[in-house]
Amino acid sequence: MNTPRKKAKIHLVEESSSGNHKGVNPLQKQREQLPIARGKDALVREIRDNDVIILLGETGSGKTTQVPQYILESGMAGSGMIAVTQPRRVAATSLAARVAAEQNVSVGSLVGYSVRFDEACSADTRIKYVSDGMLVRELLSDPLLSRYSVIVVDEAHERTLRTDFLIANLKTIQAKRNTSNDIKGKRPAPELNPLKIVIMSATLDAEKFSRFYNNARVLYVKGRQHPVQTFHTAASQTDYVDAALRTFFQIHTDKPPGDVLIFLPGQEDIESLDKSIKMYARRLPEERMSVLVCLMYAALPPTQQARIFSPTPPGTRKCILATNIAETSITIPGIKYVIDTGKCKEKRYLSKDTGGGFDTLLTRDITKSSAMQRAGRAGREGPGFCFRLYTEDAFSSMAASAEPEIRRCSLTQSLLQLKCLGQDLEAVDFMDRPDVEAIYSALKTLWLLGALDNAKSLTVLGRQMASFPVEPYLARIILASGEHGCASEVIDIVSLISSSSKLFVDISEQRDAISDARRKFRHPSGDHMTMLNALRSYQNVAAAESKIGRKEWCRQHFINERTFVEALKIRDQLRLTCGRLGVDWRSTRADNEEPVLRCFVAGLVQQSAFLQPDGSYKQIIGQSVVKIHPGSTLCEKKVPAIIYDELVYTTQIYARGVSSVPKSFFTAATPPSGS
Ligand SMILES: Nc1ncnc2c1ncn2[C@@H]1O[C@H](COP(=O)(O)OP(=O)(O)OP(=O)(O)O)[C@@H](O)[C@H]1O
Repeated sequence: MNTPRKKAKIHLVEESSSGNHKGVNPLQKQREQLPIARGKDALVREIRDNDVIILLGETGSGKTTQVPQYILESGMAGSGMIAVTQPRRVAATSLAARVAAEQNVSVGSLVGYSVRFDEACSADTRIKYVSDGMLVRELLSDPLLSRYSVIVVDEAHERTLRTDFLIANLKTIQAKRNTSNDIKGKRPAPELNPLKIVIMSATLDAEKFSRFYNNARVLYVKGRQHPVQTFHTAASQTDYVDAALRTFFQIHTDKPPGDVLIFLPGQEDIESLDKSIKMYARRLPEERMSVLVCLMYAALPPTQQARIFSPTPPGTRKCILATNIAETSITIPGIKYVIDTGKCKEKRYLSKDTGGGFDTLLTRDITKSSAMQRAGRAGREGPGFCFRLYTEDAFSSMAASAEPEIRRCSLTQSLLQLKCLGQDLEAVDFMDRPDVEAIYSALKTLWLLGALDNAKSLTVLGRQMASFPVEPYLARIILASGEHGCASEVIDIVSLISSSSKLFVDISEQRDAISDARRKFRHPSGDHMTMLNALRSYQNVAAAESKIGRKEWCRQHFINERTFVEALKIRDQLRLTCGRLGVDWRSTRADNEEPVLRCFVAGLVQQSAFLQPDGSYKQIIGQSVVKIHPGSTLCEKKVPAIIYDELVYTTQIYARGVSSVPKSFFTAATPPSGS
């Protein structure tokens, strides 16, 4: 694999000959064989001597697992913690497990992790793998991140909104912490100990990052442990799912044992390929290895995702079907072959000019950087192979890297967080500046939610909204429930909406059967109260019956049990935040949906539409004409006004998670200015 060597200042780290095997942990030997281990001493010296280091190293060279351990072992972190940020939670949790094993400790002691709704840390934790979003949340309570001596921003090339947010804030924090230290000229107070920043990736525009951090030092770690042989198709493939199917069975029949990882753009393609592989695998002769298919996409709950890491049973070839969630950072044991369809889904804010005003997920070609990361998932335990289902020419004409999220996603949550830090989006020194229209749209949303007043200043309500680990509009709904005395019901529904998978299974060919099965908890007002009724019924079944009974009940009602399980965990977190803010989460209006729907209107004021004379629904704020999704309980109904959780764009714009509300509710939902 060729890692781009740009004109940036590249200093090869020197080889060291250390060969001490520590203890009896067999992983120590593996650590010492990684390419990065050869430059360990030089690397440690560079990090010690510089405030900021940009570190480029090929996939699998050992950056993510080793650099934090080198820093810890060198003692340069002092008594502070080392944070290692990851754009994805699965990477943070699996890396913590690996590094804890390398250190011979259990996860949550010396090595821990922190991701949304899940944490394994203690007073002993010194290396913390953390999702970028969680570190942003920590900023709100500790604006100088004083608990950390070193912050390693990993996979910085992904340029997620949160990573960019951190990169900008770290620059200011470092200036404050390190300068005030110089001025004092004495040992800094613990909360002002100097901060070191390490930015890492295999595929990074090092020059750009270096410039942003005042010409920071760039280091390059040479080599990867095992080679990956890459193949391209001779001609372009129109049906990438079919091409992936054929390639998988070619590997399965012709190639030696080894698991296969297939990259696809999204859940639908994954489910379709899952069915096809299973169908063809059943027809294979008995003497051939059996096939075990595992799925991996963001909407799967974390426990399901973790299954990809379990050992493959003997005589079996594991085939993992994944979105780009498995593209960076992670090592999946056993993977020898990667099949790359060359496609991904990209979140993009559809501007109001194009009839949007919301985020959409569109399928598109990947970038060179993604292609290299995908290939890098093979060859981690031995030589690997990558089969690209696109031509070499197609690879050459791919963009080098994706457009940063800050240029293409909604900025509402980030703007609220910045306001809490006393900063303005317009004034922050970002690597790439956000669009003026996106800033305006975020300001407007926050004003409508009552988080900002007419002078664009943060309100008390806005600060409270930022305390919740959910999107601002959901936080607004919860806070409204305090006033309406129905927090118990509202928190239950918000927890279900915040789960990573949808509660109601929607199979278009079985919609009549589904509708019959759910009749008993369908609520006339729509999907929000129907979800609540389903949760109540489930809890009754759970209280009365065994686990098998619960599972069967969910199957009969076309319900994802894992959504309930995850929602109940989320509920605990939301109740905790309510408790801290003095919102009585026990308050209940069990027999009356009106207050509950009023709360939803307070948060969904921009996600609402009125019925038009021609039978369509037009957004109250915004220009789009929306249709109620066929999976909604209100699909067949015409009601004067609707609120909805989200818009999905397929052949047309559909509203999902819909409830009917009286029009009069909207006049009462205007934002409180200056509160
Ligand atoms: N969970 C694991 N199981 C087995 N081996 C592992 C595991 N995690 C890491 N390794 C080994 O450590 C090597 C280095 O992994 P590491 O994640 O540190 O590399 P990296 O340079 O950060 O790669 P990337 O840029 O792809 O994130 C892997 O190639 C693999 O050999």
